[in-house]
Amino acid sequence: MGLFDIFKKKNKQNEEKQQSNLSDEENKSSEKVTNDDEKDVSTEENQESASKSVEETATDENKESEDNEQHVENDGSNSEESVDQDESNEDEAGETTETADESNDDNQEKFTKGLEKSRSTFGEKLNRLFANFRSVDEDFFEDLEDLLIESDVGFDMAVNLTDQLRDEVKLQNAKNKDDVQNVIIKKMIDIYDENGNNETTEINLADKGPSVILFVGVNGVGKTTTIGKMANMYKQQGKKVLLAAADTFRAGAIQQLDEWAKADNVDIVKKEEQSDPSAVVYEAVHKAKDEDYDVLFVDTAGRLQNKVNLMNELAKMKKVLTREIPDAPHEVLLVLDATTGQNALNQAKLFKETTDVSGIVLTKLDGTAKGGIVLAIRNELHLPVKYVGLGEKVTDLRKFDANDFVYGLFKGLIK
Ligand SMILES: Nc1nc2c(ncn2[C@@H]2O[C@H](COP(=O)(O)OP(=O)(O)OP(=O)(O)O)[C@@H](O)[C@H]2O)c(=O)[nH]1
Repeated sequence: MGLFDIFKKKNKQNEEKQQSNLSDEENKSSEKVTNDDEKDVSTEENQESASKSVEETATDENKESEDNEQHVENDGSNSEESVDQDESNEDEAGETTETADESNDDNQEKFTKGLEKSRSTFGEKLNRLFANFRSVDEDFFEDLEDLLIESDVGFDMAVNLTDQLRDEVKLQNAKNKDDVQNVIIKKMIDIYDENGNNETTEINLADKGPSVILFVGVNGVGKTTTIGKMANMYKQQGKKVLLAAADTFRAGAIQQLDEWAKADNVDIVKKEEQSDPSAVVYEAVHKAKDEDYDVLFVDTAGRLQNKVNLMNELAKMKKVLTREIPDAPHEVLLVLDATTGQNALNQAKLFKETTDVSGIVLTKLDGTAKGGIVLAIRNELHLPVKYVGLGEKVTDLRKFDANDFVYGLFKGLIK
């Protein structure tokens, strides 16, 4: 099943769920007379939402998620991201499937929330485009191309997509707004799907001995935070984790990693500021081998000011690593800040030329309207996004899930 079919299925399931929640609420309110005005308003809003425009739908979603947040706060349930109570009531019957369902729901909810801003911004742009819609002519396609470029899906993708849409719209004889909008979104999902074939989001771990994961990326993108979150994840899985503070360029970076090591209760190798990063790596890889660590995370300083220096520094680290562990590093994860949009894409191109990047961690996807960057990374760089940062908390690092991502980005935009 292609991504678009999965998307449609999820959309339908969620609509049905929402519908059944609504009728539950209606039943409840007809059983007992309630003075709860807020509930009435939210029911009305939900009923209306089906026929509302994209912009209004996005606003409704915001309200809906605010409602959910309030709900969580009020009923004091254990998990901050717990789905609303009606859903958990529904699942009470089967405990085994419940856990899996809940974690799927939780992941989907997390992506949906994290991509709220991207989705509503894209929705608003589509809305604006269609506000002046008269017919599918050349002007329309030019405006659409501009919209896509503005949405950070990448220049190539924007041009490619517009070209394909010209044919597709003709082929499907789409004339009215809703048909054209559906064709646009379906095509975006299809192109994204095609480009992602054979991608794996699994972190490559060593068959035997310590796995070495090198983190690269410019300052401030969230490298240290990602290492902290990922180290915690592996520690929770019962792995013996070691951190190497090889970003010796900035004293703050060493201290920050040290704080994460303490919080995660994992070990760290660090030296004083300005010491040779390769010396830190040397010590760390020896320790990892001698003391049977499972995973070694290496934090590096990604100074892009000088490409040759960066290349030399990373090459030196690799040499030190492979002397001890021939197939290390097992992963080179490039950390990119989603809020920087096209800039992140340019950084990625540079790092790709400099070192063998094996995957991407895209941070700060929450609170940015630039979620479309994931499409650009997939289409232009052909590098797998392996993890995404959807917040600052330790639990906010999520394995990238293309289904949940696509659903989070386009939910409510299919007519
Ligand atoms: N909202 C949000 N903030 C994040 C995320 N990931 C990291 N941050 C924040 O981004 C800021 C920079 O993160 P760092 O981990 O210090 O970045 P860095 O790449 O290690 O930077 P240097 O240490 O300067 O090299 C911090 O305030 C983090 O809390 C995320 O997924 N979402």
